[in-house]
Amino acid sequence: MAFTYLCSLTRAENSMLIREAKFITSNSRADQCPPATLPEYAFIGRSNVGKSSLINMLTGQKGLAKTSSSPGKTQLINHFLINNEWYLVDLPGYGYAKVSKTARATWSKMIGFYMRQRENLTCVFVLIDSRHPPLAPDIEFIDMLGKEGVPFVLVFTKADKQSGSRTQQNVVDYTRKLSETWDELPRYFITSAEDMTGRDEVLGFINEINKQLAQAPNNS
Ligand SMILES: Nc1nc2c(ncn2[C@@H]2O[C@H](COP(=O)(O)OP(=O)(O)OP(=O)(O)O)[C@@H](O)[C@H]2O)c(=O)[nH]1
Ligand SMILES: [Mg+2]
Repeated sequence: MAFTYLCSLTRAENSMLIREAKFITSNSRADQCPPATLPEYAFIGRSNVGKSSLINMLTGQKGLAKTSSSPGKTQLINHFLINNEWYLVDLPGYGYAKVSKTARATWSKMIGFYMRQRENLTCVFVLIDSRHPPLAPDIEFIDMLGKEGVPFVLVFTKADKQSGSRTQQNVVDYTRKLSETWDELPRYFITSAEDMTGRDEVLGFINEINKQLAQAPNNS
């Protein structure tokens, strides 16, 4: 898999990127999602890693996706339509011990179907808490995406909670761990929903892919 997307936008251009963000649907099945006609970017990761908060930070709307300090807040597949042009998708978390076994099994099945069946899924953002060393549920999930051929990038969240050097060390540890099984490492971003670190980079990345898709020959 190649991760060759470029980010060439300036800060001013990026700040114009989200003119409108609105909630569309919540549902438990990939086949009940909105029509698969627009590029779609999904946020996944362990419960409480900051998926919903990152969506709010990117869109600049604090209450758009529901957040909580307790893991297990997001329980369905949530679609948000951006500028009437593309979707952001908030998903339930995986692998958190404080979430019941039954809920974890249900969500895991739902997420698996969604990842495999959603034909307009353009890129998955796998969120990882930047404070933690490599964790088995994250590595297993990343390996699953690789095996299924789902394009993804990594996002190291909550960078405001520790020093930059500590975050960098954990990024290095993760990439080392992934290089045990991956020839090519995925692109990664470092973010904070608190101080908006990484907003321009993530939005620039999405914008660049959307531009490439719009210019693709079969997209007239
Ligand atoms: N300091 C800090 N706190 C954050 C950040 N992102 C999220 N949080 C906090 O972490 C907690 C979980 O955030 P959510 O966005 O609800 O996490 P989630 O991954 O959507 O969680 P589930 O829906 O339960 O899977 C909340 O208390 C947030 O305020 C961040 O970048 N910095
Ligand atoms: Mg959530």
